[in-house]
Amino acid sequence: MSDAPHFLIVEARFYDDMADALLEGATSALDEAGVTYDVVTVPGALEIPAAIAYAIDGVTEYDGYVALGMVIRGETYHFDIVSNESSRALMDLSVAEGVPLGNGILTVENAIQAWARVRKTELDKGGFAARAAVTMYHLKNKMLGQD
Ligand SMILES: Nc1c(NC[C@H](O)[C@H](O)[C@H](O)CO)[nH]c(=O)[nH]c1=O
Ligand SMILES: CC(=O)[C@@H](O)COP(=O)(O)O
Repeated sequence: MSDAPHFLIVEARFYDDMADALLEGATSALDEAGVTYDVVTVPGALEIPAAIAYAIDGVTEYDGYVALGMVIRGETYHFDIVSNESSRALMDLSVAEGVPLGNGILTVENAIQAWARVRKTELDKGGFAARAAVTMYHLKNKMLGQD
């Protein structure tokens, strides 16, 4: 039985190519941190918090979570709903459940902004979200006297 932390990555593949890039950044970061992981896919960013809530109550025990998604503004108010509600729900989960969680749901104005933030060679927001979750995992364990 491995003693390595085991995380769950929940990715929304609304934009497949961008999701690939975000996932590569996140998995590379977890590999470098010695963290094992499972990956599950949901239709869009709004479904990510529910998937994490299912996992928290599920049969597999996860030490941390990484949320990955891309929300690009369109013509309607839906951008605000998807952006604000997904991030709010993730914050509520991480605080209420005390789970290490990195939010890699990008909310951007256009594809140019999106691509500049998903690639490992640039801002690598997928990797940053994963590293944030790892950092919070170790901080939690330190505070609980388990690290
Ligand atoms: N427009 C984007 C969405 N919209 C879909 C929602 O996330 C959700 O799947 C739908 O409302 C059904 O519940 N999702 C993204 O991840 N990115 C977008 O740009
Ligand atoms: C973020 C969204 O929901 C967006 O892609 C939807 O586009 P629109 O507002 O033009 O329907």
